[in-house]
Amino acid sequence: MAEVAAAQSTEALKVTSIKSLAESPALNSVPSAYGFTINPNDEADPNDPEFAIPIVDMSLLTSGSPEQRSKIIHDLVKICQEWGFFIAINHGVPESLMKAMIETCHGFFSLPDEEKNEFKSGNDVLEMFKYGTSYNLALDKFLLWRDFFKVRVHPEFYSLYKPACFSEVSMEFSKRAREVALEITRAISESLGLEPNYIHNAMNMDRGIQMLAANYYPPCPRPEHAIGIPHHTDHGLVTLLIQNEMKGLQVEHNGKWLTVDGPPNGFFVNLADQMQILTNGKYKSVMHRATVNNKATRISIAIPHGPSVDTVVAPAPELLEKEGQAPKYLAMNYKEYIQLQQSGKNYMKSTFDHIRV
Ligand SMILES: O=C(O)CCC(=O)C(=O)O
Ligand SMILES: [Fe+2]
Repeated sequence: MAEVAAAQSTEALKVTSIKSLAESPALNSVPSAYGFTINPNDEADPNDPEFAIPIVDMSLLTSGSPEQRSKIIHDLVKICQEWGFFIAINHGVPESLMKAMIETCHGFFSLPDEEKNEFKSGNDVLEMFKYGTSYNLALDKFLLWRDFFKVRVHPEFYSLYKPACFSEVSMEFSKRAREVALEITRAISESLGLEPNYIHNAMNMDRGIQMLAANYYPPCPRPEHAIGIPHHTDHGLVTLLIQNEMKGLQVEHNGKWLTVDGPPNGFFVNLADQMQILTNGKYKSVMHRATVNNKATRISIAIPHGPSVDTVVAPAPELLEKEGQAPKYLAMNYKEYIQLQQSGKNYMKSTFDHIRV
């Protein structure tokens, strides 16, 4: 019933973009198709030390003393086991480049709907680029308060052709963000007692998939009755994320939702499903979601990094041997895993359930 109601009101709304809906003068409530209720009792107290978000100083990994590097690698074990999330600071990507990337994405979302629609494409996640609203209008049971676009920037670099500066800014930003992500995968390999290039080689990251995925969340009149992106885990290895001055990302920690806040210009870093599989569940793919607010537009840019499409991912034999464990997950080709996750059946559910031994 709820589904039918949602479908009808979606039809009545003729959603082209959440941006134009949010800007329509008549909007004073949230259309029922967007119905989602946030439970304030599930939210974490950010002042409770239990919810102090781990910070990783990347400069100590790249140019610290050997002792400083090993201390960070040691800290990473606990961070990846207990949180699957941290904020990377002093990562070397210039603040001006991060700001320019956000501005350029803002420029794209500010184009008229007809121009943005030129970038609509099929539903294959490995499409060169894709623009849309919600998640997948054909499958959604309720709608999401966001517009988005995704561009594949590695192994081959693709770009939007509007706005004019997009290609130049996104190429430089993607390259610099990739360096940070690869440094993180080296440190994570070492934290597992493996050689630094272990993950890079085992996951064929030379041809690894990297996306640039921007989200646009306009102000919402009743933010507790809508959601930007509901709870999910990312399918790759590790995702970096930046945002404009508005908060909204929440990560699940100890059964509560914690709104991420931290030093400006840090990268928010979350571990994703292939990392959990590779480490046989030792490291955690963190559940997260994006909430909306009633004050100002939030823009976030996620940069997910994964294996190459044809990599078969399974728990690392070296780790199983070291820890004396049996594999907890079945081996699966990365592309098939993505297709399974995006098929709609698994939306907001854990794709792990399908591959747990
Ligand atoms: O906007 C955010 O903070 C979250 C975005 C996200 O989780 C995603 O794009 O997968
Ligand atoms: Fe995500």
